[in-house]
Amino acid sequence: MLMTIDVGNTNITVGIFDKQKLVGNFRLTTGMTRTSDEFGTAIGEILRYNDIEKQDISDAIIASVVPKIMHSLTSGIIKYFEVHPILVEPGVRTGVKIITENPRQIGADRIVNAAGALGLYGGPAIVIDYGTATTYDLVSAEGAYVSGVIAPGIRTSAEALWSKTAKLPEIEIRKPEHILAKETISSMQAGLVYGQIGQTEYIVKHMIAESGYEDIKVVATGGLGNLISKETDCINIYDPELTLQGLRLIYEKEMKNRGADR
Ligand SMILES: Nc1ncnc2c1ncn2[C@@H]1O[C@H](COP(=O)(O)OP(=O)(O)OP(=O)(O)O)[C@@H](O)[C@H]1O
Ligand SMILES: CC(C)(CO)[C@@H](O)C(=O)NCCC(=O)O
Ligand SMILES: [K+]
Repeated sequence: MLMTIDVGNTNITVGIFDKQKLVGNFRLTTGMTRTSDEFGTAIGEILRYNDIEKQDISDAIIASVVPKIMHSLTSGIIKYFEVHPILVEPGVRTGVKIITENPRQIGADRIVNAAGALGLYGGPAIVIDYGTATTYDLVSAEGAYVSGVIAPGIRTSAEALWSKTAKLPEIEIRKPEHILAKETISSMQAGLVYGQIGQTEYIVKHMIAESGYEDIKVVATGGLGNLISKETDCINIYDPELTLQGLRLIYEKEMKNRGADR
């Protein structure tokens, strides 16, 4: 089985694939400092709890936007699973042609999302990832990564709100019953959720207008993407597996290429 790992700024998401099917999906907190042994055993533990033995893992691929944990993570995977993970970095043939000013600067997660959207749904597409940041990426009809928008994630905005103020409490992020809120918590929920819905609709509208595409798919992923997708017609597809599926597709492409190179 293939292990796919998406290292984000908040969560490390681990996917286990049996061929094209995602059979396991687990999360670790990114913020915690871990040694290679801690990574290896933590992931091994979670897998075992889900009846997956470490010998079942034959391959691994990692995309990370948090460089500082990569040494321990990859060492842990090598030591405990005895596989050498492929890292999504310049040189890996992702199938996505990047036509921005500085291709190396784009987060690996966004390239993986683009690969996932192209492989599963086809271009042109706008991919929205509601993570620590909310990212909007434009993929052309020809399969190129053209441009992207980066905004604060909903939870990031929420945390700024309650940590920068004396009287605003930490709250659950959900849509309040009414936008005409009558107490603090619902007022904050209204601002955060309606704000994100409005941002999504406005940014998508302008990206589509500037791109010139008349027919374009909008695909969303990420934890809070479900909440936002339900509230707006501008998102066509919500796919919580998009990043992990994108990693699988890149893995398959890369293995095919390596085979062809030999
Ligand atoms: N139902 C929920 N209620 C409140 N917060 C949530 C919920 N689901 C996800 N979140 C939070 O929303 C943020 C985005 O979630 P998601 O899991 O997609 O991204 P992430 O993997 O944490 O982001 P990254 O990939 O940047 O690490 C995270 O900070 C997560 O803790
Ligand atoms: C924007 C985030 C934080 C989203 O995870 C990540 O993709 C990242 O750190 N990117 C680097 C900058 C860029 O993508 O242009
Ligand atoms: K993640």
